Amino acid sequence: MRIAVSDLDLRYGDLIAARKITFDVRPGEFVSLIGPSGCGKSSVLRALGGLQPPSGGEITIDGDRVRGPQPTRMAYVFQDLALFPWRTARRNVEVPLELRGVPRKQRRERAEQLLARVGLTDAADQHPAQLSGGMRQRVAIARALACDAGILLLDEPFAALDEQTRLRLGGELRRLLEEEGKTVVFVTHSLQEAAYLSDRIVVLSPRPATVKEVITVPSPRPEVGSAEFHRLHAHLTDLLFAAEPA
Ligand SMILES: Nc1ncnc2c1ncn2[C@@H]1O[C@H](COP(=O)(O)OP(=O)(O)OP(=O)(O)O)[C@@H](O)[C@H]1O
Repeated sequence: MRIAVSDLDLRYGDLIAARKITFDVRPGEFVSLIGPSGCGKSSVLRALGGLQPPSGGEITIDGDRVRGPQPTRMAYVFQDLALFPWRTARRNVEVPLELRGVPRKQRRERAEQLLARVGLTDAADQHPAQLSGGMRQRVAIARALACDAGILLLDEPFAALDEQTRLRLGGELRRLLEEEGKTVVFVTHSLQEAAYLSDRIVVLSPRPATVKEVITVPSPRPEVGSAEFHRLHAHLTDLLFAAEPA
């Protein structure tokens, strides 16, 4: 599914969170939004998900204007995951299936399949409190996949993890989503993560967010530690930390 954001303005009362944001996401693409803390990344993502009405401009998905949440087209993974603590991993993954009225037996089978996809077969009957941060992350991803939506909106899903685990889980997630043919918009403030995972990176300015540059990552994506990866990382650093024009 193709997402087109054009001249998007976002406001909270007098506060301008984003101004004239324009970018697109092609079907099957993994696009990251990066920018300084508080610049408006999550606000843009919420607008994509129909949770934040634009004050100007528009967002379309396959040509249809986004006017509210579209659970059959888009699934989210938020920073705080919002797993239900009283449900096991499997029962958490079953939530979107329950909401769609999928019968119990199919629900269970599909949830088990998805948990296997994220390497959690043995943890299906554990509750979130019994799982590590990385495992909880995987449950949230399996639950998002259970929505069967073509688009995944990910808001700093690995923020609570150490850098090494982030990169490892990120790489696994990326392969999984590629296999599932998902279109992904990923908010992060980790340049490493953006450089490692994305097809393209939308670099935002300090608030109000404006698009500073859209970077196309070379294909095949450079390996962490390679000279090309360092070049890309340095370019992102320059863009993010360059002095703003007066
Ligand atoms: N519901 C809201 N009401 C009022 N102001 C808000 C609301 N949500 C966000 N803001 C403000 O909008 C601006 C952008 O916030 P947003 O969360 O989109 O930034 P961000 O780039 O995702 O931040 P971070 O990287 O720290 O998570 C901030 O100044 C924030 O205080």
